[in-house]
Amino acid sequence: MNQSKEQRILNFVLQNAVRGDPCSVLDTIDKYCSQKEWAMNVGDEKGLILDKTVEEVNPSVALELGTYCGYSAVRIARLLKAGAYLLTVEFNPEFAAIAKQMIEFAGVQDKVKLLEGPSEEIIPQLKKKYEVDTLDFVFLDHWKDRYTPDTILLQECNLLRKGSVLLADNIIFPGAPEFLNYIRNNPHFQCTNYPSHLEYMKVGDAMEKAVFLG
Ligand SMILES: O=C(NCCCCc1cc2ccncc2s1)c1cc(-c2ccc(F)cc2)cc(O)c1O
Ligand SMILES: [Mg+2]
Repeated sequence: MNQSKEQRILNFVLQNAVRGDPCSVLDTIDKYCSQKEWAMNVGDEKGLILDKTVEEVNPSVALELGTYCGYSAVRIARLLKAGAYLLTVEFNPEFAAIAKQMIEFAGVQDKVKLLEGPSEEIIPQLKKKYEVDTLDFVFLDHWKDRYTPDTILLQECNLLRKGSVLLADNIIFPGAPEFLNYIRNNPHFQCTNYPSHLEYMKVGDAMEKAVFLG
């Protein structure tokens, strides 16, 4: 049975990156996906916007929706302070298995909890089953038509507090027009747009930051 693209990305990391060095894992994935096979990691350019936002928020508890191969989970976890952690949600079991190995190779496994399942099932479990009080930071990078319903669900489950920061990928490409309309017209959120490019391509993309005002 020939390998998946995601398995090829992981193997390239296992053979070329430095175990326990998150930056070398990120650089190696970016090298593979820009030179050999494109993949939907947030990438190096939008990754810098993610880095700056995580450093600014300095979250104790972070949530990521859409783990994929674990690139952004490693990217976020490497910046977390002692005792802080990231919950990352992936519904595709193959992707989750790859991400688990990627996260462990990078050495950030103690800061990352990988949850398998659809976001609409996991989000309502965060308080009781995963002992979350509120979320300081949420990275939305899953199905673009789930950004709005899941943002509503986070509010309904009282998982956001005044100052919680949402950062959404792919605002332009593939695009999340319904989310953009929802969040920019919602008086409970203060939005900022960060123009960039689609990972590894010259195509325009953007990220949207939305601060919950309570
Ligand atoms: O679909 C994208 N990302 C979501 C994958 C869906 C994974 C999910 C995770 C999860 C967890 C929990 N519940 C439900 C779900 S669904 C995505 C696609 C492109 C792209 C860009 C140009 C193309 F030509 C083709 C694709 C670029 C990106 O940066 C992306 O993030
Ligand atoms: Mg994305």
